[in-house]
Amino acid sequence: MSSDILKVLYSQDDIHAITARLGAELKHDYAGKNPLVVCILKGAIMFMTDLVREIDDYMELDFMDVSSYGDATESSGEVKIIKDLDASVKDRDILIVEDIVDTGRTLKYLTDIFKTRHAKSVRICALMDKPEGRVVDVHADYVGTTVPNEFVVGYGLDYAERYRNLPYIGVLKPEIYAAKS
Ligand SMILES: O=P(O)(O)OC[C@H]1O[C@H](OP(=O)(O)OP(=O)(O)O)[C@H](O)[C@@H]1O
Ligand code: HPA
Ligand SMILES: [Mg+2]
Repeated sequence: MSSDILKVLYSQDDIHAITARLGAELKHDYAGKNPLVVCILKGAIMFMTDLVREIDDYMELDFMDVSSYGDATESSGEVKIIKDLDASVKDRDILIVEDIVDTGRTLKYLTDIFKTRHAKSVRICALMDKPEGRVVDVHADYVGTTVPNEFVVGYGLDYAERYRNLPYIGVLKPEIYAAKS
């Protein structure tokens, strides 16, 4: 499986340095707030579990499963809720944890929903921001790193449901896409 990778963009050490930096910032900004930290499945699973272990303070965790990519590298444009939150967001400080902001559609959809549900505040923490992919106007309050306009996989991110279990983030060899089409 790792032989399908053309280049590694972020190693395990790089990712750890990012989660440690973001964790320190969030610990400071959310002190005393008991935020509801919302992991957006499936892509953000690895990032969320590493990030929250860098924050020594009270918080609640919840999970929402939304999807818009299916097996493709291009967003379908339609965001679907597959699993909603268990907790109520009303009057809570919500921290959305995402793996990547690409077109921005997923996060626009989620922030709009949480505001309609009367969250007290909604902020976004994204491991990666891909500004060149943006179709709708969304910005993440906390960003791990900015990535070039390439399809990235690993550390939770998939191509056709594969590669989520790679411990690093990289770019696939072109022949992997060719084999699928
Ligand atoms: O900014 P966008 O263009 O909306 O793209 C970002 C979203 O797309 C991916 O999820 P996907 O819908 O593929 O589901 P998954 O997390 O289960 O892989 C990724 O995990 C983000 O949630
Ligand atoms: N990789 C994997 N999933 C994604 C990406 C990406 O670059 N952008 C949006 N979803
Ligand atoms: Mg995906």
